[in-house]
Order: sequence, then structure tokens, then C-alpha cells
Amino acid sequence: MPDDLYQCSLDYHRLPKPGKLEIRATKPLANQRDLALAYSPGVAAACREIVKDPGTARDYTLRGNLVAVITNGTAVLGLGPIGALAAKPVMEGKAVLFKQFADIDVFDIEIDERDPERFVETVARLEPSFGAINLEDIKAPDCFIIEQALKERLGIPVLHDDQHGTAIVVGAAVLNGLRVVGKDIAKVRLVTAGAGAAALACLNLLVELGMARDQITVTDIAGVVYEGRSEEMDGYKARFARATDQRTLAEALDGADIFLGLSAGGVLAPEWLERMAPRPLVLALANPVPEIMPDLAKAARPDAIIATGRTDFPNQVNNVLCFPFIFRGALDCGATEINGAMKIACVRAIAELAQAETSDIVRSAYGGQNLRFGPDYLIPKPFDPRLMEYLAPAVARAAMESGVATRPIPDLSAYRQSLQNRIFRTGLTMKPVFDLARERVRRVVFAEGDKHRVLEAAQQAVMQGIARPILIGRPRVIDERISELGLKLRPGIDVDVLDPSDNPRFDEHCATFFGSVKRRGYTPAEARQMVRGEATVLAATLLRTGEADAMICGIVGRYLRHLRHVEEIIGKAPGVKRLTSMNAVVMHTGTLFIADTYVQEDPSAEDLAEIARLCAQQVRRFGIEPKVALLSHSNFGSHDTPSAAKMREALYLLRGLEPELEVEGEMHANLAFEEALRLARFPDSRLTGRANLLIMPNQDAANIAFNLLQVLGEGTVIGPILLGPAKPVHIVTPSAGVRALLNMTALAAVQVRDGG
Ligand SMILES: NC(=O)C1=CN([C@@H]2O[C@H](COP(=O)(O)OP(=O)(O)OC[C@H]3O[C@@H](n4cnc5c(N)ncnc54)[C@H](OP(=O)(O)O)[C@@H]3O)[C@@H](O)[C@H]2O)C=CC1
Ligand SMILES: CC(=O)C(=O)O
Ligand SMILES: [Mg+2]
Repeated sequence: MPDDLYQCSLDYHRLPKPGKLEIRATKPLANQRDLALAYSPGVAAACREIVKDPGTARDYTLRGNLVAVITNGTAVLGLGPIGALAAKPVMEGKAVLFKQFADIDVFDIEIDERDPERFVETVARLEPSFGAINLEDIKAPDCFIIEQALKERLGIPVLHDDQHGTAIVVGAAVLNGLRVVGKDIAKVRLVTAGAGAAALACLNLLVELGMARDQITVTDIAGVVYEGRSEEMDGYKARFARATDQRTLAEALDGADIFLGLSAGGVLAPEWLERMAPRPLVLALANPVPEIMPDLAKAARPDAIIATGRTDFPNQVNNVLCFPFIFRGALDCGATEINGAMKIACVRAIAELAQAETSDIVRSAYGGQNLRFGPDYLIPKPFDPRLMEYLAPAVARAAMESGVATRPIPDLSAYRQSLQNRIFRTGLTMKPVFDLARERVRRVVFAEGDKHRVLEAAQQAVMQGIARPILIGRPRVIDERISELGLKLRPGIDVDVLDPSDNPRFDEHCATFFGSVKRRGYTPAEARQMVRGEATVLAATLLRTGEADAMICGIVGRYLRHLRHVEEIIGKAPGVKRLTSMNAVVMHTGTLFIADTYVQEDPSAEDLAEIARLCAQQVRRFGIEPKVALLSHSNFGSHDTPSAAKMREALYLLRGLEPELEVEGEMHANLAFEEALRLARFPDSRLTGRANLLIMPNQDAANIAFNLLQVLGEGTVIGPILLGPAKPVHIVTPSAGVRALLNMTALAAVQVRDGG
């Protein structure tokens, strides 16, 4: 490991507080009553219910979403038997991955016990605490005995991840690798380095997938595992012993199609690779140092397809691709075990996902690399957000079909949707908007139609049936990028393309543009130049002529420049005095809307009343009833500064405009969320519960607040949402990803029905 990575890792683990985890309460404990509910006497009610029906433990406790990651530290990564305590960073790491990738909570448990029987006794007694057990980094052959014993004793899933998680991912990589090189699994020869937990489990699964047992040669520290060998043998290895004269890994590699390394760093010499068959698969999966480094392998065998267990090379074959999602599926259907059918379903789902198009989130996590199925992209990346929706339902379905699900999932497609929502937290807030958008497909013009992210968003919009995109851009570039990204967009069929330099309606568009801006100092010649050269001008003109229903721009250039074109060409909706913008921040605690984040710098009381009215209307489009707080440094008249007076005035005006709206102010931000505090300070407050729409005194406050929430509240942002134009337009920020663009497209499409 390079020195800087070593030191960075130590800092990562130590700062700002030691370790990678903490326990967080999910229920309030703010007063005497909360205390009475959380603990004695109230907690007894939950206990009594569980006594009556043990199944309700999943309703009243965390058990249904809690996995134990348990080790005795006897085979930690490739570091060997470093013991339970030193294994703790790895187990904490797994807990983090479970949480981040699949929203599963984990207690890591390090047990200082090397005797398999006593280890089993200890783990078995933990069953009441957990929904499932992930055994980790336990050496072979003890791990086989331990897993089997626990599976027999416990009624919850028990999975030794180094065996089965690894085998599942290796299975998918081998299936896809063979597909790339055009070889048949029934005919290939495989050689391992390693005869431990991971290697033997992989072999068992590969045989189940069709590999011929007599085409497999196993090697370990003592060399080839052959019939009659007595050194370093056990019954599990013996099942793969071959009648052969070969004694070394080098000899065994003669003519082999696949090398599967699950042993230790550096055990494979580059020159041995020359012995392998054409287009070999080299899976060097020891961690943290592979059996051979990819550059050495590639130099020795340029025709090889290479995979390692590491993040920093292509083809990361690592059990992280599997364990979060196989447990997600198993927990969600109440599986009593993780059986063979569930494992095979997981193999197939991983293999299939690698062949699907990659998403922008995956690409941005990997420095914008273009990931397409092939020699350097055999299996999905761990950050692929689709792993959850591909794998967990496949596992749950297999559990149900094989009869081990105690809580079958009645509607798998609704389940898949709920998983998507867990991943894309914006999905939950956006769901009603997407549903509405699908009711009638609108034409949405994208000013920057040849940009990669826009093309991907357009693809998603078509696939999800939320819009028919019109892409402004160079057709040749669009075609090239569609093919480069592996998209399925068909210009002229499911998407229209308008080339600004070869625009058949150029004269008409110039006339429309000039008509809308002629009193703003443009000459006809300038107008022609702008229609040809400024994509936002052309897009807005299409909106004005009615050739498009809604518009998205802003990926390139400054917000205010786009805004100026929108104001000049599209104008404002009837009755609207000024445009405004709002951002939504989706957090674990709920969604908050904040305005005006981008457009009005220092709105007057009248402006604020209009901002609140427009924003409230938009919040309702999300299916959320707005509860508005006018925020200030002043609390219900405590200050008489001009800005406090402005907020009071805005409240007065707003009550006149929208008597039914739940709104209160001016107030401190904490009172917007704490009803009890608010009522104590101001008993007549007309706002109930927690505010969800915050109207700020000026753009500084709004913009700062939403950025703070985004970072500190770990929020996902939707917006900026432009409100008040005569037709739906959204100006995104240049950093907007595909998901953000798609969200804004759906919003714009939905706004068509009732104006901007
Ligand atoms: N990429 C991934 O997702 C995963 C990678 N791994 C990696 O695989 C390796 C093995 O893990 P695991 O199966 O859990 O551990 P085990 O201790 O169960 O097995 C290790 C195996 O490797 C063999 N071995 C060790 N050193 C050498 C050597 N110098 N030459 C040849 N064989 C050797 C051992 O031989 P013997 O039997 O003779 O002792 C044993 O068969 C580790 O490096 C681990 O990090 C594991 C799980 C997942
Ligand atoms: C990845 C993993 O589980 C291991 O190397 O042990
Ligand atoms: Mg492991």
C-alpha cells in the first residue's frame, strides 16, 4: 500500500472521532413523556406484545432490519489470523457498506474464540437480537463447520460472506467473462490459487452453473491438491483432488482458461500466464494485494481479461456487490435462510445488470469513465444505484418460489419501486410528479441537447414515459454520443433533434424572437445571430411558438444569463409580477422547500407574499400540503428592523391573498419546526406542526440555508424550480446530474397543464 494511502486511512479511521460508526436514536427523547414511552413504564407495552407474538419484534424493534457481522478474526482479508480485535475495522467497514448501499443496520461483533464449537454456541445465543447473520473472515475449514451448525440451529438467514458472497460475484464475473471471450462454461479449464473459504465456495457454485468438476485444479500453499495428497488436507479440499501428475501452480496453468486467485498477494508469477489458453480470464482476488498486479498480468498476456478485488482497477470482483442486496431481499421477505436458488438468482441479476446501460451516478463516481459491457467492465460497479433494485427483488422472488419466505411480498414491482425510493431519496418526493407526468406526454425542449447528461436524461424521460424530448444540438454529435453512451434513443422516432445551424424554420423563429424582444434594443441582425448561436434563445422561441410545451436549460453558462432570455422571450404568467425560484431539500427527516434561492435578491413584502403563493402552489404539485414559515431574526414582533417589518407585512398581504394557507411569521427558524416552542412563544399561531416551506427575507438567507442543509443535513436537492414564467421552464445549475435533470423534466411536464 502506498505510504500516503496508509496514512490517509489512519486519519480516516481516527478523525474527527474514532471509528466509522455511531448509534443514533430514531425516536425523540426530549421530555418526560418521551422518556416514559421509550423506557419504563411505556416500553413494557412493546415487550408484552412480543411475548404474545414473537413475530411482532420486527414491528417494535430494529430486529427486522438488523444484521450481525460476526468474526473471530482468523482469516481477515488476506492478512491472516490477526485476531478479533484487529478485525474490527473491517467489520465496521462492512457495517458502513450495508447501511450506505442497502439501508441495513449492523452491529459488528468480534468474538475472541477460535474453537468452532464454542464460537457456534456464542453466536447461536445472539439470535433474538438479529434479523440475519453475516459471518466474516473466518478461516477454512472452520468456517464450513460453523456455518453449517448455525444454519441448522437458527431460524434466521446465516451467510458466510467470504464463501457465498464471493462465489456469487465470481459466478457473475465468470459467466460474463466467458461471454466476452466466447467460451462455453461446460468446456473451460479452471485453476485456483487458494483452497480456503472463498475458493471452495466459488468452485461449488461454478459447478452448479455448469462447470465440469474434472476441469478444475485446486492449488494451495502446498501446491496442487491431487488424489492421495496428505499434507495440509481436509475433507473439503479433498472433494476437488484430481488424479494428476501436476504438482505446482505453474504446471497446472498449462492450457487453463481461467485463473481464480483467492489466496495471498503476489503468488502468481507473470511468466506462468504464458502457459494459459488464448484469451484467459485472470481473477486475482486476494485482498488487499492481488495474486498478480493487473499491469504485470497485462504485460505478460495482453489478451487476458483481468479482475481484482480492489477498487482501483477495472473489474472489481468483490463481495460488496452482493452482500448488501442479498440480505436486503432476504430480510424484506422474512426468509428463514439464504438458499441455493436465492444465490443463483443473485448471480444472474448481477450478470444481467452489467449488460444494461450504465447510469450517470456510476459514471460520476468513477471519474466519468465510459462503462460499457466488455473486457474492462464485466460486472457492475459497487456504486451502481441499480444494484438494489436488480438484486433484492430477484433474491426475494427466489426465496418466495423456493418456500423460505415467511412474509411473501405481494407486489414485486411495488417493492422494486420502494427500493428505488430508498436509493433515490428524491424519488419519494418526486413520485407524484412522475405519476402525473406519465398521464400525458409533453414535448420538452432541452437547450443543451447534445450534452452527455442531457442525452441520458432524455433517454430516461423516454423510457419512463414522462416526456418527448426535443434536443437542440448538432445531429452528428448527438448520434455519436448516443452510441458512445450505449443509449437507445432513436432520433426522429422517440426524440426530435433540431440543429441550430440547419434550422428549417429559422426565419420564423427569428421573427418570433425579434417580435418578443424588439423594444429591448436588439437589431434584426442581432436577433438572427442569437437564434442561431444561443441555444436557450432558440429553445425559448420554440416554447413561444408552441412547438414545445416546456423547456430545460442551464447545463452550460450562468443562471442569470439564461434567466434574462426566459424573461424576455417567455415572459411571466398572467398576474405574476416577478419570477421566483425555490429549492427542495430532501432529507431523512423529510422534505423542506426554501425560497427565493436564485432569482430575487432582496424581495419586498409584496414580492415575498407572491413568492410564498407561487411556492405553495408548487409544493401542492408534490402532493404535500404547504405549511409556510416566514423566517426572520425577529420572533413575532420582537424586533422592529426594516427586514422584520417586511416579513410582518408579507404575512399580512399573504393572508389577504390566500386566506386558507397555513402560514405564520415572522419567526426564528427553530420555531418553524418546534410546535411546542412556537405555541409557548405565540399561542395564537395559525401554523400547526412542522413548517415545510420556508420563505426567507432575501436571497442570501435562502441560498445559504439550502446549501447548509444540503451538506449538513445530508440532503438531496431538487431544483432550482423556476416559478412564474408564462410557460414551464427550468434553469438547472451546471452541476446538475442526470437524476436532477430528469426531476426537472418531470416537473416542467407537469406544469404544462396549469401554466408555469
Ligand atoms: N475479492 C473478494 O471479494 C474476496 C477476496 N477474498 C480474499 O481471498 C483470500 C482468501 O480468503 P479466505 O478464503 O477467506 O481465507 P482462507 O484462510 O479460508 O483461505 C486462504 C487460502 O489461501 C491459501 N494460501 C494462503 N497463502 C497462500 C500462498 N502463498 N500460496 C498459495 N495459497 C495460499 C491457503 O492455503 P492453505 O489451505 O494451504 O492454508 C488457503 O487455502 C484473502 O486474500 C481474501 O482477502 C476473500 C473473500 C472475498
Ligand atoms: C472482500 C472480503 O471479504 C475479503 O477480502 O475478505
Ligand atoms: Mg471477508
